[in-house]
Amino acid sequence: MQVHRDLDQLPEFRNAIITIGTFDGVHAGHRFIIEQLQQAAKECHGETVIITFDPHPREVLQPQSNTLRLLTTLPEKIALLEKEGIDHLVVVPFTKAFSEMSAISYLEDFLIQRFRPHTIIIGYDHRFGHNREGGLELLEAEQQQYGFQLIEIPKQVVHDLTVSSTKIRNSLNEGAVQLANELLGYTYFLTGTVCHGDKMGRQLGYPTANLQLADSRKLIPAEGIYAVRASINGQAPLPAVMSIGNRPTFNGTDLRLEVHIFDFNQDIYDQQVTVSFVDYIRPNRKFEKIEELVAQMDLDSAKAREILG
Ligand SMILES: Cc1cc2nc3c(=O)[nH]c(=O)nc-3n(C[C@H](O)[C@H](O)[C@H](O)COP(=O)(O)O)c2cc1C
Ligand SMILES: Nc1ncnc2c1ncn2[C@@H]1O[C@H](COP(=O)(O)OP(=O)(O)O)[C@@H](O)[C@H]1O
Repeated sequence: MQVHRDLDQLPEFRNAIITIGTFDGVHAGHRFIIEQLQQAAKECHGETVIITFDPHPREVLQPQSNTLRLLTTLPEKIALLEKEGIDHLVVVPFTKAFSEMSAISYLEDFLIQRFRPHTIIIGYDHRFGHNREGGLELLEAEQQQYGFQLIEIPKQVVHDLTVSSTKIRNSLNEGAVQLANELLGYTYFLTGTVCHGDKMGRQLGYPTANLQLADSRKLIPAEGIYAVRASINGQAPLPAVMSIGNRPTFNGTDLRLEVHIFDFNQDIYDQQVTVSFVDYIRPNRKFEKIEELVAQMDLDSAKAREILG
């Protein structure tokens, strides 16, 4: 897959089959659209092109409501789309100026001129251009003049996609990772750099690698204890147990992402660790005695081992 970030450096596409969207999560619903792209491309020996925006339009247009949480960071999205076999991903740097382009200019100067689309696959309610003034009706009106085929994604499919994205976010926010994973079609994961904690873990017999996320917009699942698989620098995943929380037993205040890898004893500070969430075990608790916490960690580990098989 070729990734393009400079609109002035785009190649000449061969029978481009294009679609536009955020594709956050690249979940099972998105893969339905991707299949349509690939089918259309096959029929005309064309190339599949996904146009996406970074940052997310909402971040640029409503910077004050900073509530957006991503299922996938841009590098994660790129990796997932690559796996799907997409030919081109165009990451449009979304700016205020870009958002102020009129709908007709967006269509003619951006979509038509830059992509010369053979086919545009678009949601029935897709809006574009300044104040979202353009839509399917404008595409339909210009279709003949520019000779592109228009494939409309019907209301039901768009609705299902939105419901699915919302369900995945809500499930992760509630710790229901199994449901989220089912809807994603893969195991939800996040990647962080191992940083220093309070050096308490080793004393408890449970060294835990503290993860620092590269992108603060990444959605962190609900606080609690999870059975996970941890991959260090992209190596084979290892069974592990994870705690997300502020360590109430120690009156901690900040949210920590900590992973204890089973049967493992290496210094992995500054390494990249990717954690995949397999199942939720329990919520975080405040323990009166440290021994009680350790006894509970023993139970959590046994449970996680059992889940991970
Ligand atoms: C399996 C597991 C379960 C945990 N459960 C709790 C908990 O219920 N309550 C709590 O306060 N901390 C919990 N923790 C977090 C520990 O308090 C934390 O890992 C420990 O303080 C070590 O922190 P450090 O890495 O900063 O030294 C848990 C950690 C693990 C690995
Ligand atoms: N089984 C393990 N799982 C996770 N980290 C481990 C493990 N064994 C050794 N380590 C190392 O120990 C560190 C965690 O020890 P800990 O005492 O909890 O220190 P910190 O508070 O800095 O996280 C990790 O960052 C890693 O470098």
